[in-house]
Amino acid sequence: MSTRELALGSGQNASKFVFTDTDLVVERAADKKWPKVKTSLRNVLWAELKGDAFEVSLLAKKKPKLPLSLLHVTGTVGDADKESAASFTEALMSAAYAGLPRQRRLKVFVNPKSGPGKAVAQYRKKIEPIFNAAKCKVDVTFTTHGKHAQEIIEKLPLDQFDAVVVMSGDGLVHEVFNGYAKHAEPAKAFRIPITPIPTGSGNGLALNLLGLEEGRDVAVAALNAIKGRPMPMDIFSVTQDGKRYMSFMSQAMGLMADLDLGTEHLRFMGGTRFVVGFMYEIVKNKQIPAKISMKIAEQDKRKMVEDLHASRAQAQATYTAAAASEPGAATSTANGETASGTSLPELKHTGAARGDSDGWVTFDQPLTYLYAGKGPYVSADFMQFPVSQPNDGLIDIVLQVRADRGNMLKAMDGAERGNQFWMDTQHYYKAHALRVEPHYQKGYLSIDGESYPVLPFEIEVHKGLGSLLSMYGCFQAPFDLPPEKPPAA
Ligand SMILES: Nc1ncnc2c1ncn2[C@@H]1O[C@H](COP(=O)(O)OP(=O)(O)OP(=O)(O)O)[C@@H](O)[C@H]1O
Repeated sequence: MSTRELALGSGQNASKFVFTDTDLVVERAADKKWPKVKTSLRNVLWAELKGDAFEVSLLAKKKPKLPLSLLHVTGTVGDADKESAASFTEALMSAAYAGLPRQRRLKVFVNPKSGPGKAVAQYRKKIEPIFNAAKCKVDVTFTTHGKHAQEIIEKLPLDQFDAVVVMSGDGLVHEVFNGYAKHAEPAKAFRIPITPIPTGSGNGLALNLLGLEEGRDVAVAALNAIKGRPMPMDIFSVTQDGKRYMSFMSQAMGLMADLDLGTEHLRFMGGTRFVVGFMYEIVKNKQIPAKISMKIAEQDKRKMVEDLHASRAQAQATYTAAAASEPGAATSTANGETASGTSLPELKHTGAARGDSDGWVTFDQPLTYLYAGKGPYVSADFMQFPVSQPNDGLIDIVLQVRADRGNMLKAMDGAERGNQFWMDTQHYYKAHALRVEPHYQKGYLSIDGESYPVLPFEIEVHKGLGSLLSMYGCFQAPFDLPPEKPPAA
């Protein structure tokens, strides 16, 4: 491991900066409150020499459980130290941005109405200073109405931005992907990575990208906008009533849709509303009659877990290699689908291509719920798709048939770790495409948390069509084979 050190000043004016391959340590005699700061190199936003001052902007945690805070530390550079300080600055910046471009150009959307309504204040107080410290070029829009972000994205000058930052819940991300689909150059638009800063109530995407521990820390999400690498992600085409939409996360009917969209009035509770809603729906124990057809790729649960581990190992290796390569080098060798210059990828299994009957299986038992999607966490309390992979070209489908109330409640114990996956009453498939014919009208169909009419719809997966920013190359949701005895249901 290599170490570089810069010692400046003396006495009360003394400061010492040391960095290794992984961390930066700053010692400042004069700062009685935080005299020694240790942080990961990833958290270094900028370092520069300004006249006789050496300045570093970084994110660090004063205590392990606290969120990241932004810190600017300065050392005084005497004439004798100028040369060593200049070379230290350059080396620190190269290590902090290994394989990454600097000063990203970000299109930022902030939804003032998302979640508990604190997004604007949080943006001004926490996020803007972090983007400024990293010298990003930011173009911010505070959305004033539904579909505002989509309208802007549809006409976005694509060459002017490196990423789109969405400070809201998952609904606004849905808008941005649908804006890409309507852009005059969808192929180019979909290549611009999206990255969330979580201020909604569910924030599934941020949890999936950053993990349960850091997925609610807006400073970590801002760091991901600065330091994440593009990670291809599958996108779904949803066809309903002759119209085609894009979905990046989930489609839900029955209990799970009712508890997402039927608990809007409990928004003030934050994520807890999903738990309260779940309890309420369990007591009702309603069934939804529907015919589900799937073009299945995998239905062996153990095999899904093994495939997940193999793909994560591969992603980690790719990301480690990317850190040693040129800024902006590709982080995936996956052969994704792309939209051609002016149109979306064609549908191969649904819509007009519906004649394809190869590998389709029909399921028509009454369901407590259907939940299909991508990304393990749908909220912090619930890992619905523990074996989901960002770019396997497949949609994970959960068909929950009636289980007794006791077992459904038991399933919620450990739902944040995905325990319900092993229940026999929870049928779990990976598929290329999905067709749903609901035989009822009253209720909800939730697509990425947004309400759609309860009418027949079809889903088809486009492998790697979209792109997200990630600091890891895979979803952050630990999941393993079951303990000796899986919970019965
Ligand atoms: N200024 C605004 N006023 C009203 N609605 C808005 C405004 N800006 C955006 N919206 C709409 O708010 C909706 C909700 O956004 P989003 O899902 O991102 O947040 P949320 O509902 O608070 O979070 P979650 O989905 O995690 O519960 C989106 O459909 C978006 O179109």
